[in-house]
Amino acid sequence: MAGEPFIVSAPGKVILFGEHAVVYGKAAVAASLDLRTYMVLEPLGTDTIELRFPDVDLDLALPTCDIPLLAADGQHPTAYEAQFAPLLALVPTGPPTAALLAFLCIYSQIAHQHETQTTHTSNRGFRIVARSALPVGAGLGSSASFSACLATALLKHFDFPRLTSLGPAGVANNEPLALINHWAFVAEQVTHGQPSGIDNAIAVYGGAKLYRKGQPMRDLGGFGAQRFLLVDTTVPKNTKRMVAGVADRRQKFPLVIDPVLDAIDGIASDFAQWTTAQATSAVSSPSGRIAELIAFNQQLLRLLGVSHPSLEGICTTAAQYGLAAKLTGGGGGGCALAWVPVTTPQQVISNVQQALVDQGYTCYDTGLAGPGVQACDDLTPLLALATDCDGTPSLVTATAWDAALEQLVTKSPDLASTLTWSMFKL
Ligand SMILES: Nc1ncnc2c1ncn2[C@@H]1O[C@H](COP(=O)(O)OP(=O)(O)OP(=O)(O)O)[C@@H](O)[C@H]1O
Ligand SMILES: C[C@@](O)(CCO)CC(=O)[O-]
Repeated sequence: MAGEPFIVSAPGKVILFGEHAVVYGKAAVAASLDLRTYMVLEPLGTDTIELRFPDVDLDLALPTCDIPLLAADGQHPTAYEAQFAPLLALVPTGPPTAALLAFLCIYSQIAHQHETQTTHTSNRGFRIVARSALPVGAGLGSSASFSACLATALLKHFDFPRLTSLGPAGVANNEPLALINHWAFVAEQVTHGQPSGIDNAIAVYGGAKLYRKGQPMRDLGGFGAQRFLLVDTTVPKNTKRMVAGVADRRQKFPLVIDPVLDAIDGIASDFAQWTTAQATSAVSSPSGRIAELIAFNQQLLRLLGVSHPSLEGICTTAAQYGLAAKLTGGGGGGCALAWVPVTTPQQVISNVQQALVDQGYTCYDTGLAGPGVQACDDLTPLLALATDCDGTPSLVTATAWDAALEQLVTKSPDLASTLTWSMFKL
């Protein structure tokens, strides 16, 4: 088991085309964001697990003996809720409960596996501190990046390469990212019920991808050069409820909704085809085409019942400045994206941003298609930030990690770049 603190990080995501339809096996296009969640795991040498997730107001210490360990049996996390009920009752319902259940589900199964293969079972306590540069609950994949960090940190802590059967059948131990993705998906199920797996796949693998459930992802290399304005309505949304709403509508009107889902598949596939052709210089820039595809997709999402007046308002404002926009993620609130063609003058971008801010929205202008999960064992630069509130350098207090991560997320990526990240490897 690892003895030194380490940090892991994972990106959020933006879905360009195909949200909701992807749940039904349709194609979707998504990319990682430069906004990331960061998580420090510090072994404590005691039998206590401390969880500090300030973004969701969770600060909890649990004796390891209070956490039941469970054999991995592939069940949906809701099947374990009853066993964890006494622990879940310790925190307020909502985001803190969801974050705690995500942790408990994967910790209990990974630690169980570890215990069956080692004689050393005492002093396995640790502290986990997480902070995210992503807005939580806004449609930019904060839950997936949090889930990917949890999975990576726990597998790394429990020395997963030496364990034999941590993943589902068919996932070999020499595929660390597949293993991380498996557990990130389990954690994701806590928040999203029956997710398609696109959010956690992007958080784990990074890049820009054409995703279809159950199939290998296709890399969309040229996508990283695209520019989007991400606009947070700040209207709270609930992706699980939105997904359930689409399922209800589809059950009631299958002859209407199934063709809508097929049309969305067509939009994602058309974009992927043109992007690939453009990358091989077979066609000139399809900028008009992308704008049309974005407008089509938004109309179809409206038909699925997942838009919101604030999202429609953003689309209207963007259109006034000549930009195509659509909701991104679960909808019903959360975020919209406006696609910014490379030829757009900076003044237009500034003007549309200002107009949106004036309407009370928050804009994120962030890079795309960066790396997926990363890990770093040399925390010297982070430790330099890890000072107590009174400025005393400290390696071990939780508040010091809070402070260091706070700086990392608010001043990222400058500070993040001083850490020597590596894509997670055995
Ligand atoms: N920094 C964090 N610390 C702890 N928990 C987090 C953090 N970020 C996300 N979560 C977990 O993820 C949940 C938010 O997931 P939700 O699906 O509502 O939003 P999202 O992932 O930002 O949006 P979407 O899934 O639509 O892209 C929180 O309630 C919490 O359980
Ligand atoms: C709405 C949805 O398509 C995307 C959420 O980011 C749900 C999913 O794919 O799991």
